[in-house]
Amino acid sequence: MTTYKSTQVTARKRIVIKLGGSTLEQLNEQFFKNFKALQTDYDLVITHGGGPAINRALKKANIESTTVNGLRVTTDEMIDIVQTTLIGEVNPYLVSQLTRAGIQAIGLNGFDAKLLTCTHLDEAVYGHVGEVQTIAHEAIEQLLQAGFVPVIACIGATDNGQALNINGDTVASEVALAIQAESLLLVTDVSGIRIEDTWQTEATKKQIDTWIAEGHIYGGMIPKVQGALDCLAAGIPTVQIVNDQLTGTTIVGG
Ligand SMILES: Nc1ncnc2c1ncn2[C@@H]1O[C@H](COP(=O)(O)OP(=O)(O)O)[C@@H](O)[C@H]1O
Ligand SMILES: CC(=O)N[C@@H](CCC(=O)OP(=O)(O)O)C(=O)O
Repeated sequence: MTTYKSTQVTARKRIVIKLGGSTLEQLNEQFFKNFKALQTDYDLVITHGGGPAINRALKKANIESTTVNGLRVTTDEMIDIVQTTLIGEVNPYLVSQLTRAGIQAIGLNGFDAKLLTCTHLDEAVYGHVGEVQTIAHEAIEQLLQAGFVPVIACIGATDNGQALNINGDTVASEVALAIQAESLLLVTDVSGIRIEDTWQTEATKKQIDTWIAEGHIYGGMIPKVQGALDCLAAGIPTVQIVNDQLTGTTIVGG
């Protein structure tokens, strides 16, 4: 987890909203209403994934992929497809949805203004998966001041221009920390964390660690809870895993 110096002196409070791939393909009118209501009091930054779109593109190319700890192992032949799908397809789709709803959205990815500078997380295990080293948070802050809603795709770049695949939840939590957000909302296709048929309204680190160890939290929920816990530990006041109506699980201390 990267640390950043405070630049937030007179700025409005900020919320980072991460839209999971499954959610962003079916945003409804109520979501945009909720979004605009939040804009009254907060500056909003969107980060997004695109797992389902990547899966479709890989299938079309007859490429099978595997995950380790909820992260897609991204081979040489896959990284171009991942990059093209997230930057060329998912990001403009989302920007256009937001724009049509009257939101002044601007699409970005890790290459723009050196937004997400990365190194390989562990090339032997994950291939071209990035670990965030720096975030150009000033660029995000300037766009917010100019009235834009930055919409950030989860593609990072190494210093020598290699694109790296980063999990969308990880980008969201890193961005939230970099801009010292008041709140991080991880919007997904379920109403937060469910354990043995019970939706959890709150969850602590201790509970989450147990649930992961026992296999109640698995797959794509793992980077979500890990990012959420990192943000909470680093002082982001509110961290939630929610559905598209923004209700779900609040991650709490203890
Ligand atoms: N304990 C859990 N509670 C709820 N969902 C879970 C849990 N463990 C794993 N999941 C899975 O995590 C998924 C959300 O992660 P993911 O598919 O990566 O979403 P997104 O595309 O929004 O990032 C859920 O749809 C569910 O299948
Ligand atoms: C490294 C890694 O796992 N990257 C993700 C990036 C997309 C993502 O995170 O999409 P969701 O938000 O829909 O899960 C992937 O390749 O699927």
